[in-house]
Amino acid sequence: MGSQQGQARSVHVRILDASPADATRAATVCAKLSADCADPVLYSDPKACLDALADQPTDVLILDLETIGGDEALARYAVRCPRAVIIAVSARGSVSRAVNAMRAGAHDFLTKPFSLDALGDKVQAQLGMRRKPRPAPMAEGGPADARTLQTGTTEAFGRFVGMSPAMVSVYDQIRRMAPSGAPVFITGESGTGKELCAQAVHDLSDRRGGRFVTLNCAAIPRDLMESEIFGHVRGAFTGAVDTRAGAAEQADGGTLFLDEIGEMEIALQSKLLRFLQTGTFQRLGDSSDRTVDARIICATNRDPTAEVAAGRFREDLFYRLHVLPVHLPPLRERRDDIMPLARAFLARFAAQEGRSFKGFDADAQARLLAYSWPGNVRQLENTIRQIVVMNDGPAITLDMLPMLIRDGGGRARAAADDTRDRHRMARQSRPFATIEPLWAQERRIIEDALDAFDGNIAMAAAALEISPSTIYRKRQSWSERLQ
Ligand SMILES: Nc1ncnc2c1ncn2[C@@H]1O[C@H](COP(=O)(O)OP(=O)(O)OP(=O)(O)O)[C@@H](O)[C@H]1O
Repeated sequence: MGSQQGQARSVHVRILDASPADATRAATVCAKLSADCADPVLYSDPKACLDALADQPTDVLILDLETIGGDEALARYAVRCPRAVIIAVSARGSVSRAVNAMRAGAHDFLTKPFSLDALGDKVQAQLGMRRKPRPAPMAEGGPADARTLQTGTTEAFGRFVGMSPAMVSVYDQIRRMAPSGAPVFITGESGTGKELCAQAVHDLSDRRGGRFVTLNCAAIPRDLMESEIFGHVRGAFTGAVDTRAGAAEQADGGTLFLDEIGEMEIALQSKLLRFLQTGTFQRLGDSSDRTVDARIICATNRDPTAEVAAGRFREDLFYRLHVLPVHLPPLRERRDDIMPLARAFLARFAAQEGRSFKGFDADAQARLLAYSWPGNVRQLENTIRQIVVMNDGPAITLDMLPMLIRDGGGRARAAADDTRDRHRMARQSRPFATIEPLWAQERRIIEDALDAFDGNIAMAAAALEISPSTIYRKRQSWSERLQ
């Protein structure tokens, strides 16, 4: 069909449509392609098509949305052929359907019955535009995002914003890791997007129909951690008033994301290891083994090899988990991403808060670019939100920036030095008995920082130059001390 001599390479076309008549109509369009076109392969069975996409070349994929089970299912196909032109067709065409299909990874959309010319023109146009691979599709809270399509000016990958070389490499790794069932080990400073990364791996995997269950090992008191992961039976401990499934069971068929895994205590690490080795576990207080099929993704903002060397993390567990490692670089090492992120947050929060902000003036932009962002993307996100709530546009100006950022941290440091000097002076005249214990001083300092950032732990941690998990841990130790 439509073969033309002298073309460099065949164009591989696959068409999935439960209606043989419609599939054949779509196939005839290939005759119109100017490129050499291998005979299109027609499928009526979604599984056969998915299998072929996994290991055979595909340049054009025409998918009938009714056959694949709706626009949400489209991402599973898009993931398997990230370089193919995908045209979604549907007898139930509507604007929202078209938008959803594009979000899920389609390049274009046609309502049935379509004219052969219309389909031919769309395929032709898309093939012409396809000069370089586009990132795999994902969406806000789900698969695929229209912003990642073939515009050539993309600044985003799914819910991620930023196309710095370091992040493009991360997106590539996510795309490759997603279809595997192996554990993913995410490292990176607080606020660099580790949870976003875990969610992206889940969304692009075959497990996306299952649940994505997150457990933050730093935020849960240590004595409750085991029951949070593995569940408990009624009466297993004081307060266990009923039987409850844990996160592992909830993630059956899906993904279990263990955030801040470095905070898990050694005894529980052994139980997690057993679970990884055998797929079985017991609810707390129960003696029967249970089996689940959950993919494990974990994240830490610590250096895992240093934790192993220090004996705080079991080496055998580390090697079980550290199968597919991915590192998220801090924002200060990918400054190209700062303004695209800032603009994306500004657009989102201005719309949410009903403000007329349109952009940043040159001075504000220069400061944002120069600042070191110790709290990474989360700190940038919270900063823009705070500015939008407290001011109005059209432009974010230098005076709207928090002092910490306006002065590059210099004046804030000077204020800290000044406080320290004043304390030193006061100390000389204080009797011994009035000296505040270290833990109480620490508590005051941390609570002051939390107040300054409206209780936002990540921002307070960034300003104090400690990790958020330190704040969680300290809080737990204060409450134990005061009990
Ligand atoms: N590249 C990005 N594009 C858009 N938003 C991002 C990006 N990276 C992070 N964010 C946003 O920043 C915030 C922090 O991200 P996330 O929770 O994934 O970080 P984290 O590394 O898991 O942090 P922590 O270690 O403190 O748990 C979230 O609101 C997330 O949506």
